[in-house]
Amino acid sequence: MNKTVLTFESVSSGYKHRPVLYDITFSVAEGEFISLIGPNGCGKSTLLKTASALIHPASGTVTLFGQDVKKLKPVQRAAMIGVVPQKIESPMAFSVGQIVMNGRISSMNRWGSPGARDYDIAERAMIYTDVLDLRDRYFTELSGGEQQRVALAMVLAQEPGIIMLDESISHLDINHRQEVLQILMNINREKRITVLFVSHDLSLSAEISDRLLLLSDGRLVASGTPCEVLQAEQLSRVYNCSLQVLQDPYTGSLQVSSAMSSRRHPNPLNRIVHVIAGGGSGIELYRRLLLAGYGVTTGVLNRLDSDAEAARALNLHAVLEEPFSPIGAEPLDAARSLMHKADYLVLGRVPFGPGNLVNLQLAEEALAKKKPVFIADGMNERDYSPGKTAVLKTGELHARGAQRWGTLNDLMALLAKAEKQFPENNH
Ligand SMILES: Nc1ncnc2c1ncn2[C@@H]1O[C@H](COP(=O)(O)OP(=O)(O)OP(=O)(O)O)[C@@H](O)[C@H]1O
Repeated sequence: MNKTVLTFESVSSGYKHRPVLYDITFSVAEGEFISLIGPNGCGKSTLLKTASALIHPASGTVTLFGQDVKKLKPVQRAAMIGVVPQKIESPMAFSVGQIVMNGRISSMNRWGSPGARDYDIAERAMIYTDVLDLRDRYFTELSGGEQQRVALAMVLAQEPGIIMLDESISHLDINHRQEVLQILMNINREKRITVLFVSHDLSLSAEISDRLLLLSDGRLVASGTPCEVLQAEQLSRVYNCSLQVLQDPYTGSLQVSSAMSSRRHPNPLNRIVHVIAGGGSGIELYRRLLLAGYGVTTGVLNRLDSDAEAARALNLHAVLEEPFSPIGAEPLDAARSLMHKADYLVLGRVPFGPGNLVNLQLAEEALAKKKPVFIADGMNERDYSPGKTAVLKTGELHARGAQRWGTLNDLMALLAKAEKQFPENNH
């Protein structure tokens, strides 16, 4: 049985003259990844502040590792909780290494000077978050994404028992957000550090969390596994709009979308393009094809890939594979059936490695079915597979009739030409 890390017992909390949370009770076990979800203003950040003892409950008790947070000294709290700040305010003079070493302050000797162990822990935190190369750079000169990784390194150096992160005010773009989330997931899975995460993205929180806590108007209205909490009726009531929850039949993952976005694109050309993408290569490509009037399907994509996010935003029919896993037989089969229904297959500027090489089978099979196949140029620069297998494979595909494309304009022209040449080409 896992230890209990955090407990709220009938907690009501808020600000001067403004009660926000009412009678909240839950507990979090060691190693769990918990996401707090709920509409704007429902009290998610207030709950995080109460959990990290930035504000004290008006009634009820918050317990951290078995101790009432009110009774903990700041230095004890700092050793238990790592709160990832959205922005570190740093004067010009601080280097990344110095900022990360800040995470060690509560553990340093009483003279406040770092010892060999502190240096060692700070260095390991920087390696883990991939900021070691930046250690001598001034923090203020870094990009937003790099600064977020440094903030994580600082918190990791603290060696906390629980990490709390509020993404509500995060200004990171999709790629950087995912980078930070991946590090957070690794920390949780590999180091078994408990995570309490405030999220606005319901599908993503379902993806990465063991349990969800759903708040509405300051009350905890549901808590449980993503499947238990993400019920369309309940969500529609809480968010006060019509929402639907779809479950991917192959991977079991949940996707929440609004009734508005659930309308598929009109596909006025009555032609479907199946796109093999990944690594952000689909973001512009999908939109361009939709704008030109094609229906678009895509896959297999890694679930945490920015293209998966783009496909979700555009409500494309996409086949997704679990994060960090090579593409398996089931998702490949699902993508194959999408390819069979499509009229054309387009391979975007996707980098290939051992994990996604099997996607090239779809192009091979599309050609065998006499479907026009279009492959983005420059495979040599983006082929990271052993023995340059993707280059060899696409060479074979070109020899069998696959066409090359350079710019998106080229691709659109080639598709228009194919339409004229193969007017009968339909399923
Ligand atoms: N420092 C504060 N003083 C007074 N009221 C506050 C303070 N911070 C937040 N509030 C109020 O408390 C309520 C809950 O805010 P909170 O930030 O916890 O919600 P949230 O669910 O995190 O919202 P969002 O999703 O928009 O970030 C809101 O009505 C907000 O205006």
